[in-house]
Amino acid sequence: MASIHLDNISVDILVFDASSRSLKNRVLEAATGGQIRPREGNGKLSVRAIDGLTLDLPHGSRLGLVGHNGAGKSTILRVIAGIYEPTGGSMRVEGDVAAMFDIGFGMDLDASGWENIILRGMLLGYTRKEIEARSEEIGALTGLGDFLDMPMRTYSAGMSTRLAFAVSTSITPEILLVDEGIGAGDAAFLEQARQRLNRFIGDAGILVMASHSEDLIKEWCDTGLWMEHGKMRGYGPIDEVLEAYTRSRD
Ligand SMILES: Nc1ncnc2c1ncn2[C@@H]1O[C@H](COP(=O)(O)OP(=O)(O)OP(=O)(O)O)[C@@H](O)[C@H]1O
Repeated sequence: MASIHLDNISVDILVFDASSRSLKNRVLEAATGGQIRPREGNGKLSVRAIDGLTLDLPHGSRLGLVGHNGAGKSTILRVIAGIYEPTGGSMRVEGDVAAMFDIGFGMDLDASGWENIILRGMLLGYTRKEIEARSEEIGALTGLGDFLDMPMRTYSAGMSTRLAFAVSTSITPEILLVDEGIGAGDAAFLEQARQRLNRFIGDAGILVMASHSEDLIKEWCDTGLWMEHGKMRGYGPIDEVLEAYTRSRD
């Protein structure tokens, strides 16, 4: 059984060079979201992207993360995925995690679509034999036809998404993390993706999804977590959380 337990988690993201232009960008970015904290004496700044978050998600949870830009939604997903390590608090995540963001991660642009199906599959935990046995079926799902023989650098963004999506949804994860923006593609693909995602999500033990689309969140989540400046502002049945969040923006 999958479970996620976050106990008073904080995530500080260090911004290294206080004089650089990118710092200014980060500060501007952070102005709507996390809290900027100067580090003593060394000219370094850190952004508190998550501030003391406690969350218990048992098997069967369908959690939707809402909040304005920079509120901390993606950071929560990255912490659960093990990409960011919390700087405070403790956590326990039980179950295989599949992250439906950075879905192009692990792709080799010089390799063909077929080769990338194998690469990406192995990254997701398939053995070479297992992914080879399924690659034909996955290749058909991409709808890319002869393009699968071409190097991936010849693909458009939508084509790459099709490929990554087809491989990613061919596993059955215990914990599924979805960040919005996976919908790059044409209408027919989106419809196919929707059906596939429905099954994929239905089979997962726990779903955590971040989105600015209320419709998407309502369709797939029963519980909502409203983040603001890295802190929990609201938590509960999805309709109530969305209503409170919407009211706060009026
Ligand atoms: N790599 C990073 N370097 C510096 N700051 C970061 C980094 N990643 C996130 N942050 C900061 O952490 C805070 C939380 O960001 P996060 O991406 O989690 O927000 P979000 O709610 O997902 O926003 P959005 O809805 O815009 O995607 C923001 O203030 C952001 O500037």
